[in-house]
Amino acid sequence: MNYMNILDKIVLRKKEEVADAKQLVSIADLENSVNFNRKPYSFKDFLLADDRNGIIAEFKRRSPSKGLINGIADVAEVTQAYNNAGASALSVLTDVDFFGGKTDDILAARAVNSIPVLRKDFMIDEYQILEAKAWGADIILLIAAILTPKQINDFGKFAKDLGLNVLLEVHNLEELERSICPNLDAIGVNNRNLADFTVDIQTSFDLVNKIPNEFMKISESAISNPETIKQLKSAGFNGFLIGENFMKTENPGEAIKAFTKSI
Ligand SMILES: O=P(O)(O)OC[C@@H](O)[C@@H](O)c1c[nH]c2ccccc12
Repeated sequence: MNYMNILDKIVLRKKEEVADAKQLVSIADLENSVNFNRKPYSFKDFLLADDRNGIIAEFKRRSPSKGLINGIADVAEVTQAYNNAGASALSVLTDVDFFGGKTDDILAARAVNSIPVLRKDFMIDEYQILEAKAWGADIILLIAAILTPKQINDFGKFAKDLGLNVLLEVHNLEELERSICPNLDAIGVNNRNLADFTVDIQTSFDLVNKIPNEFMKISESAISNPETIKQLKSAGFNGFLIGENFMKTENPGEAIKAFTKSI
């Protein structure tokens, strides 16, 4: 079969990217970097904090579904504005080829913020988890659609042993049921189907009660209306991952400020 969906393409390229990175930076180098021994923030504490609003605000320059979203925004400036607006955490895309990320983006966000930072990427190798720790991230993402249950369990354990928080992303009930394991802190329902880019916020409402209450519950993608946050909250969600709605504007910091006034 010739047809390959975008997720397959991303993973194929990711394997090359990780192989190249391993050539350039050894595991010993990662373990010796300044941020490696810092104690990550608790994702849960910041999601539940009274003075934080549950938003996980994302820095995203481009995406395969939307193309260029913002080519000029500065990562330190925007993440600080997100933080000042009361975001519970920051999500920083580090995928280079499909999302326009730079590995330095995590370092830059880390240097100027004292709230959790999520390394947003397609994790397929323990090496990437060590990178996340070395760059100063607090949370890693595991995407059920590209990992076996065993990989999710093993990567989750590896990350938790490093003190990192683990966010599992699912898109349907089958992924949720097969992927759930104890080595997770939060479960995110992606309203966007990464294989074909269709979005439907109903996915979150359909799955929220299937997520065991021991995990933080996050709704991800396609959120553009403060009313939606209220509905997701009353349905049981603790966190709301929002990128494009802020990044597509000229001033993402102002956009989040205006948005949070009405939630
Ligand atoms: O820009 P949006 O529609 O607000 O979505 C943010 C975030 O949920 C989305 O970027 C995302 C969710 N899961 C991912 C996995 C990889 C890359 C990106 C993503």
